[in-house]
Amino acid sequence: MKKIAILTSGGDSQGMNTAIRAVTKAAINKGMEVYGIRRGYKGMLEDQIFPLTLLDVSGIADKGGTILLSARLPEFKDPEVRAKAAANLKKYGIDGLVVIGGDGSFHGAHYLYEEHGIKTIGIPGTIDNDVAGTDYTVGYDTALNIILDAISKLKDTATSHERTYLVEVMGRNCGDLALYAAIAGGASGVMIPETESSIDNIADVIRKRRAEGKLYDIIVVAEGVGNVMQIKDELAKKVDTSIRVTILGHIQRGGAPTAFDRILATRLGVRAVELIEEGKGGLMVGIQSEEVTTHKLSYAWENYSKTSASDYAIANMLSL
Ligand SMILES: Nc1ncnc2c1ncn2[C@@H]1O[C@H](COP(=O)(O)OP(=O)(O)O)[C@@H](O)[C@H]1O
Ligand SMILES: O=P(O)(O)OC[C@H]1O[C@](O)(COP(=O)(O)O)[C@@H](O)[C@@H]1O
Ligand SMILES: [Mg+2]
Repeated sequence: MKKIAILTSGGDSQGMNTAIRAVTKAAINKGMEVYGIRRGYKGMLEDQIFPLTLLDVSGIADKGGTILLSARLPEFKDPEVRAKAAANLKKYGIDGLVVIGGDGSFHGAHYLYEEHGIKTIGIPGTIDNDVAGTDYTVGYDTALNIILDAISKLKDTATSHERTYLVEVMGRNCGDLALYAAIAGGASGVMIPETESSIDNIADVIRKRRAEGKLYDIIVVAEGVGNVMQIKDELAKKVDTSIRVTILGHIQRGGAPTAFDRILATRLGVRAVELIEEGKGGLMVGIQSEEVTTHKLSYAWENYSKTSASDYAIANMLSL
């Protein structure tokens, strides 16, 4: 009988629980024995490994966070640390490992396969959408919708006080959350790390908007661009509107996953189990043009080059 384990690693994202449920149910359905690992690679190293049952994953498809808990273990970059963690899995006779996490977690899964032959399959789970080989990561859609809800609320108060709001959103070095929140939220400007932004341009747009009689401005700033307070100070030198900063922070990582994220997590979870059943490892699953696809884990970072130049142009064109 095949034995597989599941862990969640890095920043949690909405839909991780949905993926855990899908993997567990699919694997049990195929006659596999399933183990959960608490606290990501840290728990793998510290032997926090336990049998996962159908009851454990019952009723969690709509819950944010991760029942397996998540952690970051920088020491996992050390091959000796990985060897100790891999030995723990082998102790239980576990040969397949589903890693739900982002680009960092996929590095760890890649090395476990290359160095120790553990059949790792990565499911992209991060709000950042910074993984190549998938159009969307699990959690991104939910985080995007949280940002849109926040922008709507900020528009109300911004209008009442005729203010300019700088809204900082997460994403590490990826501007997807900011760019698509700006487009869907009808923002007056966006700053992303992939494209050089000019405060002068933003100031220009604000002045034009005000000249047209518009009463508010919402500028979405990706965290990867830099310090939003400094951006505020620079902007304040160029416009005479009252400026406020809202940093959305970890609110973006919580709450119930959207239908999109639940369906995505479920499809990817089931495919991950099928791949292990086929004896495959060192792979990631993703969604590309509506189809579930597989790539080598290293594809996730080696091919990462989301430029989104045309969508950036659209966001700017509609900012006035
Ligand atoms: N280069 C690497 N080699 C091995 N393990 C890594 C590497 N980078 C990250 N990891 C592991 O993956 C964990 C999660 O990575 P992180 O970048 O924080 O989140 P995410 O997986 O969501 O991108 C790290 O704490 C570490 O344990
Ligand atoms: O939760 P922390 O440690 O404050 O980390 C915040 C970071 O985690 C994220 O929410 C998710 O990033 P990862 O998926 O790479 O862990 C980033 O958007 C953000 O920069
Ligand atoms: Mg990441």
